[in-house]
Amino acid sequence: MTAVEVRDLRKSYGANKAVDGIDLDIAQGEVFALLGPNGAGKSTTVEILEGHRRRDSGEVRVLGCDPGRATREWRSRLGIVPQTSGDSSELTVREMVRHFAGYHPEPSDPEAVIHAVGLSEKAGVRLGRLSGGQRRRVDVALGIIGRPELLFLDEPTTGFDPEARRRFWKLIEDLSHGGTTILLTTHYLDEAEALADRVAVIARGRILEVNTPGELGGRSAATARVGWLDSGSERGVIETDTPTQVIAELSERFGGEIPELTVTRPSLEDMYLSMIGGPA
Ligand SMILES: Nc1ncnc2c1ncn2[C@@H]1O[C@H](COP(=O)(O)OP(=O)(O)OP(=O)(O)O)[C@@H](O)[C@H]1O
Repeated sequence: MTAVEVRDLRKSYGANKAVDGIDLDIAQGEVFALLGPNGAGKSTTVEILEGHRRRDSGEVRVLGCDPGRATREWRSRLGIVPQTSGDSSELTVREMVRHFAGYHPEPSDPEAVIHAVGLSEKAGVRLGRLSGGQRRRVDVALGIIGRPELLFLDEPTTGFDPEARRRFWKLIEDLSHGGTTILLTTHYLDEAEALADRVAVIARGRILEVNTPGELGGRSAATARVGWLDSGSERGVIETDTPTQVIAELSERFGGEIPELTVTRPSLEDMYLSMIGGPA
């Protein structure tokens, strides 16, 4: 089943075409990432899908319903982690998560969710006393407490330390294995690569390509760079479509191990930057 279906979506702010004819199909259970530079139209698109912003035109179906005619029952099937976190509050982490659990018909256990986002030790601390990254983890907890069928994550790991990001990735993997559909926007290409089944690159309100992270921009077929330490301290580099053969030849030349051998292909970030016309 399709969780999200979008046809020719358009939204302008005055003369600014923020979303300029977008088509999207996201399957149930898929992790899908929207990538694009600042101002590309990602948040506008996501907010329309969440029912938080009106579209000018186009067809949109989210979990079978038009978000422009959202009902309470439909909203309770979504989880939302918006780009900016809510106000600081006098409530503690535990009180806040329990409070949000009360909005949902079948919430998860608040303690389990607090543990899953790595805040067990801070459960009794007021939100205003948390660091930025800890506050962001509360946002994630509030997004998943209702066991959503579809989870929207708008730049979820901004401010996370590396350990918290890895923990978050594991949480997303677990949710995905449990059947949750996830729509993620992120500026971290390693995050998209680690989590997403497919990514869409958006620029100036249009989709440039939808593909798997490994295939984006013809990445899997891109030329490889074989590097090694040559005699003395010179580094040798060969660009080739047949790296295995090059390595076999080098190995013969060195009589076994090739010093400081590396084989690289363009990263997802390289592909992304060349698509949006950024630094090569
Ligand atoms: N409420 C608004 N009123 C007027 N213009 C807006 C509004 N919200 C967004 N825009 C404009 O629409 C365009 C798309 O913005 P949007 O927030 O969707 O981009 P984004 O891809 O999410 O960017 P970022 O990566 O910075 O979050 C931008 O040019 C922005 O200035």
